[in-house]
Amino acid sequence: MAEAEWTAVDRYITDTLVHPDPALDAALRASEEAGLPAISVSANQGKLLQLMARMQGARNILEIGTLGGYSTIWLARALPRGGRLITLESEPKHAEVARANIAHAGLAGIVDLSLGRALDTLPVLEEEGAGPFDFVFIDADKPSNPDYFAWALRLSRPGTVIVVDNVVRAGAVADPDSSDISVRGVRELNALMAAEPRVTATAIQTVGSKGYDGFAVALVTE
Ligand SMILES: C[S@@+](CC[C@H](N)C(=O)[O-])C[C@H]1O[C@@H](n2cnc3c(N)ncnc32)[C@H](O)[C@@H]1O
Ligand SMILES: [Mg+2]
Repeated sequence: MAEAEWTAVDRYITDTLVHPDPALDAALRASEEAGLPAISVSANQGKLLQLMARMQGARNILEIGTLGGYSTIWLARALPRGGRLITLESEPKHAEVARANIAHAGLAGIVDLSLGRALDTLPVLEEEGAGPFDFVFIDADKPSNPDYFAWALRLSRPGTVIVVDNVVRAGAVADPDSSDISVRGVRELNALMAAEPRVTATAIQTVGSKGYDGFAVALVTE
């Protein structure tokens, strides 16, 4: 029952405040038709990411976990002229669908999709001199969250915003004895953020069409 209500409210919010974007709708349709899992951010969450990137004045964005490029398109649409977004994806099929969706959205010229396991491609990015990034969105395999956070920090500057998705996991994050490797990844991430003197962070619980979850936000301060 609660889920139906959360979904109805998400629909109301989206219908009221999130203007339809044919390219984003087409990206969701193409992802579904290609059999990709329906685990992208929701429309109102995508818009929140876009607003955060705009509020921050981001010109250079890193995304870890592309899927079909839905959040990628939201974030790339936040960029000013000359801005760039690099997104990392390990599944060739996801990357193929995402590339087509990004091109269809007219963003192929500003988005680079790097295919491979992020922990392999991040060092390459660093070697190539990518970054510092103004905004980092972490939304890939959750057990690697601590490593992704460490990489985000490494590729950051004072003022960088790091957002990590799916950090509440239907409430399981509060269980210190959880054996779920994703929950453990999130708890380890939170411990790292808490202990890291170079960032200040919080996390927010959310409900909606994607269930009960949440996101963490960290600001790099030095
Ligand atoms: C939750 S989905 C991303 C959703 C997307 N950010 C959105 O909201 O539209 C997670 C993605 O991370 C990818 N992934 C999983 N492990 C990865 C890894 N080691 N390196 C890069 N991508 C990975 C998965 O294949 C999947 O496409
Ligand atoms: Mg997510």
